[in-house]
Amino acid sequence: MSAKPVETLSREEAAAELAELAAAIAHHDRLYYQDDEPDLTDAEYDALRARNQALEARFPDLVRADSPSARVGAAPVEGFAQVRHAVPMLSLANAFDDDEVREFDARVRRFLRLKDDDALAYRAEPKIDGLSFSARYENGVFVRAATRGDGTTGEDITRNLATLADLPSRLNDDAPPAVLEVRGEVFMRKADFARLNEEQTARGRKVFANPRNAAAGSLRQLDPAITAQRPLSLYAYAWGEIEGLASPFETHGAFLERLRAWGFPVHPQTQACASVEDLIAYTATIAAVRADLDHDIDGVVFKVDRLDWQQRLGTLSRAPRWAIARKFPAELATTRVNAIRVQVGRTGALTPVAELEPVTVGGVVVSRATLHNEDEIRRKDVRVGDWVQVRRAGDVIPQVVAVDPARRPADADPYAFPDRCPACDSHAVRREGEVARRCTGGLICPAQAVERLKHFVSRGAFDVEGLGERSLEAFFKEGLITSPADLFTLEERDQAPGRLTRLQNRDGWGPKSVANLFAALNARRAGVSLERFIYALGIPQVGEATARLLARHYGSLEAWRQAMTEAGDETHPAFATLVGIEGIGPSMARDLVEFFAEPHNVQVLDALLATGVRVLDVEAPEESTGPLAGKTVVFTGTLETLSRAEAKTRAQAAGAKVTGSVSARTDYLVAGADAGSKATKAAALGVTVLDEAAFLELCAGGG
Ligand SMILES: NC(=O)c1ccc[n+]([C@@H]2O[C@H](COP(=O)([O-])OP(=O)(O)OC[C@H]3O[C@@H](n4cnc5c(N)ncnc54)[C@H](O)[C@@H]3O)[C@@H](O)[C@H]2O)c1
Ligand SMILES: [Zn+2]
Repeated sequence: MSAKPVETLSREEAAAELAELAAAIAHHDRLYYQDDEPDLTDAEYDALRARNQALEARFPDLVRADSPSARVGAAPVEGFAQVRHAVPMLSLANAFDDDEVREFDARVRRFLRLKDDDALAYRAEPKIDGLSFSARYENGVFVRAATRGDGTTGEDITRNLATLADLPSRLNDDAPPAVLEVRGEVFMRKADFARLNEEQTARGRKVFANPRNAAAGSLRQLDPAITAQRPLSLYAYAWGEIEGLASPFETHGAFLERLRAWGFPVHPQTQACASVEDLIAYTATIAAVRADLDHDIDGVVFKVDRLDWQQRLGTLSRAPRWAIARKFPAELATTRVNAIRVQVGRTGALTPVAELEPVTVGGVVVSRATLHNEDEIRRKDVRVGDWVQVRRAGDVIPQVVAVDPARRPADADPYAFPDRCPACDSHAVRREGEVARRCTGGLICPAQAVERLKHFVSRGAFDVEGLGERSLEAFFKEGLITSPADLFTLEERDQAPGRLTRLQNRDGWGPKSVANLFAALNARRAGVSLERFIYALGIPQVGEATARLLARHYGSLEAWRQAMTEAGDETHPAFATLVGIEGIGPSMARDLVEFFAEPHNVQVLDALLATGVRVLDVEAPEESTGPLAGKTVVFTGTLETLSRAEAKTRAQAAGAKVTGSVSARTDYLVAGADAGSKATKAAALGVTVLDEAAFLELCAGGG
């Protein structure tokens, strides 16, 4: 964009630039709201909007019909059913410094014709960096949810939002209003975000750039089962349509109290402010604790507390007049890359890490930042010696945002990603469709072995308390524990007569901590659930949720193991059954099969069982009931009345398994308009093909 001062622009120049800005902002809105993958920082985006506003202020008659200043968000994405908001969901006006907050206060006072000594009270709230939702309750029961979309029409996310534990399915109210729309923000806590990204990395999947994108990408899923697996939280802060409220509230503060009583989480840091000076003090307080909050915020929001005054102030096209967002600068800092180091994870994935000249980012000293993977390094062209911008995304893993090419040393060479494992020197290769390069050293790779042991004892796996990462690393180095089985022979070896160095004599250990560790191990040996056991094996792509699916489906270790071995032959029915499990795709199935095809893995497993570890059977393996119980259904083409997500949910509610591809084990193919190759394949295999009406009839128990 032109950097010319607005005052010096001719009308023609201004008109051309306004056209460019409208197109650019619309483009970035689509990336941000529809794809959940912005390629500008928020500050860069805000600069575009500020420029647009300045131009429109100087040339009011050039304001375009498609001006960004009158628009909110972006239209709903295809694939989601659409929901029209009875009351529009708006954006907020911005203030970037305290003076702009004072101007806001002065505007409100003028509008309301308040005298200088008249009180004007506000409610201040943190501005949660997530995405907004609207949840509708009818007679106290949750019935529908939508995203903001373009403010008028949003995406139907009813089933997605229903998976959040934070969302009450019923209002806690004896006399609930006939209609209540509660609005708020869905977000991901920093620790949850870090864990999700670790899991994504372990599975060779794409990592999210920040908690906001992760939250948006997780909530806006056509398949609510994916949302259910993602750690999302919410805070409520506003309402839409309300009808039949038994006792009305008169201030925003009172409304927040009511939200709490109904069962919604409300941000604990909201605060009553008696004056504009209180707002400014609140800004400073929240800015100071920002880095310590367990979730990202991008500012604070101030709302006129009296609702009758809110009513009088009303709304502009894009935002209410009675509220303002005081934005914080991004938590960014500039520093130098001293080195790029490659770490090896449990599944052998190579993760590049930038070693930085220590720098303070949002109050925390950062000396390392993740570079994610090979492609990311290349895309940003990060080199040793470069000056880079670092951002804290969910505290735990800072990341390199961009390189400053102007400050690049002349001798900085492009970074060459290693094709050998830094820990064991085995070849590191990239499988098709994966972002991570992986060490092929498997069992000889010490880095993987240690990471696998850490995983084995971790919380979702064997959950062995009293064995920290440091100790485990030391034990591994000394050869005391090199495989999971060694954990369960540790006590015997340690207590063996004549042993010179006992555990309890080591630094940091004593009789008590050693006894606790042995007790924890013995408790696990006596009985561990099948899902924990499967997860503990650390098979690529098999996280806790997948392990649970497998455990529920197969019920016992013997049954699962036999099936995985048989499935090694892809023509064996066991393979079709495996990929037929909802949530297990062909690539995951192949990882499972490969694990069992590797003799070393089988040895590790047998050695573990030989130490007496007892794997408990699943008590009541899932048995489906309903008109489609035991049937496998595949969908193809565009259905007439149902979205794909809803069709799938209906089929499952009727007891069916829904899979993605047609095989000999498919019972029904439900075909909508433009059914393609799946219909051809179904015909060839003699699979029954249904239209939508026939499918619905079957679900209802007819047919
Ligand atoms: N990087 C990019 O390319 C890009 C593109 C589009 C938008 N954005 C970001 O989004 C902003 C514009 O988005 P916007 O229209 O959602 O406006 P906004 O984020 O400035 O403010 C409105 C939103 O704030 C949220 N919010 C959080 N806490 C709240 C609270 N306590 N009370 C009320 N609302 C609260 C709501 O979701 C509401 O819709 C930009 O300023 C930029 O930061 C970035
Ligand atoms: Zn290796």
